[in-house]
Amino acid sequence: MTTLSEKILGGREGSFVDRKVDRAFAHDGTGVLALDSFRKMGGERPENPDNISIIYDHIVPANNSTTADLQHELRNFSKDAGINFYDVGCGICHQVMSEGVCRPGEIVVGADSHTCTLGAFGAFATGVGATDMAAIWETGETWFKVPETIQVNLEGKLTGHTEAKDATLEYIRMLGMDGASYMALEFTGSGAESLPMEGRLTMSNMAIEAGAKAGLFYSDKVTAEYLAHLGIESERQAAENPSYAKEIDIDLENLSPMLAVPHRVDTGVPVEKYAGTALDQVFVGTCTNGRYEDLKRFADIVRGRTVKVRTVVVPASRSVLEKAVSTGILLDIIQAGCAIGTPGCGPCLGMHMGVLGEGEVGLSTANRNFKNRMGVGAEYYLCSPSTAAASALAGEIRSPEEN
Ligand SMILES: CC(C)[C@H](C(=O)O)[C@@H](O)C(=O)O
Ligand code: SF4
Repeated sequence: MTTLSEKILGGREGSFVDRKVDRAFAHDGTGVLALDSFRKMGGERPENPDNISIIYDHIVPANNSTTADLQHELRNFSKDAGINFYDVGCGICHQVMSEGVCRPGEIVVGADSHTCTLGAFGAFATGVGATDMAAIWETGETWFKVPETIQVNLEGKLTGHTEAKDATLEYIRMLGMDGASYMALEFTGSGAESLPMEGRLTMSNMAIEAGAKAGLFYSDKVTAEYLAHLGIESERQAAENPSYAKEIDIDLENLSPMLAVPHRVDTGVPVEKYAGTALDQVFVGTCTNGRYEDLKRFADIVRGRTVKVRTVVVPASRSVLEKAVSTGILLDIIQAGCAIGTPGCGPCLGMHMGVLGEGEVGLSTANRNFKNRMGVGAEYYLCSPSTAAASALAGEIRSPEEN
């Protein structure tokens, strides 16, 4: 009667446990705040620098002198402290961690809310604040309240142009944006097993959008094969008769491409409902959908054609970019008329590189469409890379099934 979170955290749900963390990471935004807190606590050198990473992704390359100065200071600290440091261009923290750093069964904390992404490996991965991160640098450990778990049971297989993102928007619609507050999600069933790692990463990534602390898949054959490619051996995890607080079921076979409409993530509707909505910008990327397979699905639709609306494509990491170059899909994307950004968060947070103007309408493969996030007075719809591609070609929202 043990959920995966109980097993990894080593305590019954509802209990409080102190645990050493296996991996801790922060980025150029929260790392600066964590460093400030660390110094205020009197910290000098982190307890276990080998387990700590700083990954520059949010505003890269730096957009002005203030950002540059802060990045300069944190870069120097990281190097002096012997922390694993990933500079401008390496990619989004969650993606970098998924490319051979994080392993099944680990306890992972990140100073970013989408740290739940790494639950795709069967790790307990959760976001913490910058002050908590500073204390973790100092002591190498932290406390957790072991969460209750909601089972998200997936059956069947995705068909046509329907993707893991569509299933993600569906489970968030079903749970609501605070439906899983302080709980964990476990993705189970034949549908979960059928998903490749990239799809699992997309589904775990957005667990926080339903308020969940973590979103876990059991590590299985798919996980083992993915990690074996990176030279990592991994253990399989088996369900131990877990008892769930709630269960929801999704039949992947009957899903169709989905959109979340402004300004909430839990507003999932079939794309057709908003077909024809004129767009000012399409954005493909982020820790949700900036992986190679996402770019590939986008390229497969736009190849040999021209987008009708400005379209920004940002690979989630350097290895994604490298693969997109070596397989030729990046050329297809460029020749279709898209702009390419440095691997990182890109316009996701509305800080640089593709902010929308007032009254403009955007379509994005990101995970959040909150009011004013990606441009003051702008509207954002969320979708999958295939929907982004069909819509970019049409200049308006369009289902990839109609392309
Ligand atoms: C800037 C950072 C703290 C933030 C987060 O934690 O999620 C960002 O990555 C986001 O997506 O809104
Ligand atoms: S890509 Fe977007 S959601 Fe992901 S970490 Fe960066 S800003 Fe946050």
